[in-house]
Amino acid sequence: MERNPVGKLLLFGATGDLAKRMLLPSLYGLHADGLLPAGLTITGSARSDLNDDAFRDVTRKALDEFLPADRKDAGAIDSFLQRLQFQPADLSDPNSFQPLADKIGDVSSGLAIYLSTAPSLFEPAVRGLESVGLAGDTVRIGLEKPLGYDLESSREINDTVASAFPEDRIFRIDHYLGKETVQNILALRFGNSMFEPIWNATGIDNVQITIAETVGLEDRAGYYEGAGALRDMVANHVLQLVALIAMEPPALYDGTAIRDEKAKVFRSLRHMKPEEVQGYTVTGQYEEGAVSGKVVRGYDSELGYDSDVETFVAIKAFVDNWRWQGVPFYLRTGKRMAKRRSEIAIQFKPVPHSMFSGRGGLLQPNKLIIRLQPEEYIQLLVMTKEPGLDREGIKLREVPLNLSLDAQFAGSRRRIAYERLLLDLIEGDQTLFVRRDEVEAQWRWIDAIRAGWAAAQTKPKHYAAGTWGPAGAIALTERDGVSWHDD
Ligand SMILES: NC(=O)C1=CN([C@@H]2O[C@H](COP(=O)(O)OP(=O)(O)OC[C@H]3O[C@@H](n4cnc5c(N)ncnc54)[C@H](OP(=O)(O)O)[C@@H]3O)[C@@H](O)[C@H]2O)C=CC1
Ligand SMILES: O=C1O[C@H](COP(=O)(O)O)[C@@H](O)[C@H](O)[C@H]1O
Repeated sequence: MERNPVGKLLLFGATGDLAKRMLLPSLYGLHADGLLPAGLTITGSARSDLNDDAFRDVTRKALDEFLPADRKDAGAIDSFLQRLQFQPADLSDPNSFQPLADKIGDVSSGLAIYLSTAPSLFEPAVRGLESVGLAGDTVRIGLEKPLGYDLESSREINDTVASAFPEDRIFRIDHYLGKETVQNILALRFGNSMFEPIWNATGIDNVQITIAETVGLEDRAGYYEGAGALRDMVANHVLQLVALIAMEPPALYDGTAIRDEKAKVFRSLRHMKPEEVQGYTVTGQYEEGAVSGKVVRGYDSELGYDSDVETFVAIKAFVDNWRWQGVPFYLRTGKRMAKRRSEIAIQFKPVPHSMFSGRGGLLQPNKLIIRLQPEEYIQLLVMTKEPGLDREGIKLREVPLNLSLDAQFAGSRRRIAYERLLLDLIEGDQTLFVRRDEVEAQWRWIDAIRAGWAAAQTKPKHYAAGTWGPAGAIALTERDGVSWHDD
């Protein structure tokens, strides 16, 4: 695809947690590797009354705190800071925008805007930008999640942004799409011929997707209480993984072809009727327990009041199309779980007849494990014969065929997902950004689940921090004769 880099970047929320931990270190990483356009200037903005030098100090501290030691290069940091300037602006105050436009100056070389702020500020931001000429043909806009909290609110956000920016200049961020191993799903599926013939309901028994975190609330109570695990993680990251696993082969590696296929998957997700939701979903909330040997408080205790917000959710989902008819997609995500792990486990159908029955122990169905983090690997679990003379019968054992991406690509640096996404925003490549129809189809499916919970007045079951969630999550798969891939 033709790349069309902008000459200026405007970062709203530049003093926030995400900017300090991810966005500024990512921009620095691109700068240090010579990947940013030579003259690109970066204007930070927030309400804080900082001048350029004070913002450079804030950034220097953030880089010091959040960059790995081997990435800190004093010369590169100094030259990166020279790209930065700052303009205070309250997005809810229409008078803030003219000084901002004055500070940024001419945008004919192109401007990329990144809104790393609460979505309630998207509307005044768009209106204000438009009023001072910062929404014209040379300007593109990146939006951080959450893109609403249900279909209606996401439509409102999308309508507002669409009133000033056409879809081909809107970049909706889902940082999972910036992860190397997530992009590797496309390479694995469509760069190899061996999987496609069995990548369907004939060859696959079930798909399991787990995003387990060991962290808890992390000072984000205000946001998380209005979200919960379903909206925080499933509505975006988990469903994007479902789409990459379930999608039909796109004709081209480009934004339109890939997003067309993902959108078809979202539209094919089977909507749950309110009375079905109890049987297909399990919710949980962590209470006191031990994570990695350390005792941690429960969610209510962290909050300081009793809450019914779920910090864990497990779902049995179906993609209703020819390829996936009858194949359950078991999805789960939670905070304060036993281990940090993002993983996709694809369990193939068992052999139709075992010639080893009664002699070699149980045959395990083959599994393909795609570990996204913290390690990065792809494993195919296959049955093999144990060495020996087999005088008491042949013995089989499940062993992994192992592709360690960490080891194979040991020489190449693992980038923060935001490095890739920021570079694509700056260069105008939408492939790894989420299109409006995807977001709205995702919310439609999520809303049906929430309607079922509301109708049944569902309350999350407690689980001890440091476990794999409430017992019901295990029952969700076990009653189909399936076990979560948990080792
Ligand atoms: N932190 C994370 O790990 C993740 C965050 N996100 C999302 O990214 C966005 C930013 O998150 P995060 O950095 O954590 O939030 P923070 O609360 O840490 O930062 C918010 C930023 O917005 C600025 N801000 C707040 N109100 C206004 C206003 N009225 N006008 C202009 N600027 C304003 C704040 O600066 P000031 O107070 O000086 O105005 C600050 O720079 C949120 O939508 C969040 O949901 C998404 C994924 C992960
Ligand atoms: O978007 C979010 O993602 C993080 C998890 O991201 P990861 O890259 O560390 O897997 C999650 O902690 C947060 O609650 C959510 O808003």
